[in-house]
Amino acid sequence: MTTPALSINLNKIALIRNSRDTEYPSVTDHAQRCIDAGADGITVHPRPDQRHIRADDCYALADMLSVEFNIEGNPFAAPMKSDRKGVSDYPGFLEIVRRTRPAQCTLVPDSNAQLTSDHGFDLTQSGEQLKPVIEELKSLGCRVSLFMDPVISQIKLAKAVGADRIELYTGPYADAFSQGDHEASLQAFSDASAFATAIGLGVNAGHDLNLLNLETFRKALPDLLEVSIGHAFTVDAIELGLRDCIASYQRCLGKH
Ligand SMILES: CC(=O)[C@@H](O)[C@H](O)COP(=O)(O)O
Ligand SMILES: NCC(=O)COP(=O)(O)O
Repeated sequence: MTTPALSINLNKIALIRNSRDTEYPSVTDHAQRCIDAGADGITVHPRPDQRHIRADDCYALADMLSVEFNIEGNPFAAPMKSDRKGVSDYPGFLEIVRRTRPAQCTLVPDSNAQLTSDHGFDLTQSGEQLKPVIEELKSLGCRVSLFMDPVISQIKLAKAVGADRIELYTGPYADAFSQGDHEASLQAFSDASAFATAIGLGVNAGHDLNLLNLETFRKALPDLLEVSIGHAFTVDAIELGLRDCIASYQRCLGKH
């Protein structure tokens, strides 16, 4: 059984920062605090409207990070003008990646209007379009992960289009868990993870994972390599303090 890496998603720190025209709280300072407290990686998901993480945050993080940097987003999202004073335009996901060269790029099929991520790729539709993108990202030195639902036929296609890893979209598991009825959902994720691993894809997971549902998930997916967590983590850190919060999440992941 692997001990999955814990990558902390900083979207919600940027969201608080953006509620003022100041640089407080600083996303880079918070990243450093997370690293000092034991995070294994940092994740951001810049969206074209720059509602939370901005392109400039990605550049600043790339310059200072000493742990794995994971940038998530839709590679086909077009550049978007910023209507906020002092904030640079969104240059497009691939432009951000070309400039920052993160260790990992997680491609997500979100439209601009989405409130949050809510589904994985349908690679019967977008597989061919993704192939050259994946090739370019690999040539830049990035590991490429595709945001996927736990569907075996789709995971087969993720391998065929050249992905290194998949990130399983865990929203449905988190919903089922909160309703006390997660066995069937968990089995689907466990089967999907075993299949992906067997065909040579690494397995990451994320979305609405939290201190209640994480340990059960990790134990059912013995090959899980990484989780990225932001929304619940940010709230838990208010209650527990950052250090204890990281330690609590690491305990759920089997790290003592
Ligand atoms: C791909 C994914 O599941 C996460 O990046 C999550 O969607 C966080 O994004 P928001 O913080 O914009 O909800
Ligand atoms: N990839 C998932 C992620 O980065 C964080 O998702 P959430 O914990 O904010 O739901």
